[in-house]
Amino acid sequence: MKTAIIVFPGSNRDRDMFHALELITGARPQAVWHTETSLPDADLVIVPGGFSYGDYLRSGAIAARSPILKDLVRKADAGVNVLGVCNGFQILTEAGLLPGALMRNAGIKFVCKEVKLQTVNDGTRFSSSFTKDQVWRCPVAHHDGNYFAEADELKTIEDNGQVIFRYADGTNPNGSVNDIAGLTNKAGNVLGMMPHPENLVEELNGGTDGRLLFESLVSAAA
Ligand SMILES: NC(=O)CC[C@H](N)C(=O)O
Repeated sequence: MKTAIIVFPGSNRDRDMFHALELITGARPQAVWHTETSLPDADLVIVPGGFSYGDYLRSGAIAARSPILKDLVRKADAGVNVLGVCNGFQILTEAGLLPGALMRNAGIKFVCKEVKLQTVNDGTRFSSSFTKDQVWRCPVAHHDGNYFAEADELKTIEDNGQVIFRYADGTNPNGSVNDIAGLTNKAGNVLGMMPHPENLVEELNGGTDGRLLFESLVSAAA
């Protein structure tokens, strides 16, 4: 599987993504600096976590207007798989590739801890290696993770089965509506999620629960 990772000033989970992808796919992803205007040919483009542009204005707002985003939107519209994690999720909503918005955590504070996720839709290219309703562990680290969508938009998202991961067992760390932790666009090729599956891919770091997401994408590309 060929992968590319977009890097912004202030990205910090890009290194974790390079490591996870290399471990799981056996191939080093291609790095793409935010000022570039075209993405390489890839099965999966990743928008990683971090603090792009220092989270100024709103988390992800400035990165969503950087030069590489035009080609990311073009590629996403053409059906290329796109994964945004944490700040990447914020960037994808700011760019209009995903519905809704990520607001300040309900508790105002930055949260850095492990949560439980439930895979509520296992019928997607991002989740086919999970079993339906599987509960798994995943770390979170953010201050703007409170997912919100207006009632009519939320209904559409839910009716379409776009919610893939929900916070489970009362572990919603940020007040996200309907416990939404990760969702796709309507076409199903763009996924955004606040938790960090790339940080739980080997026993050395405490577990491998996050691998299933990347393994789903490897199966989809085969
Ligand atoms: N880990 C991250 O990607 C953090 C995202 C963003 N800077 C926030 O704190 O909400």
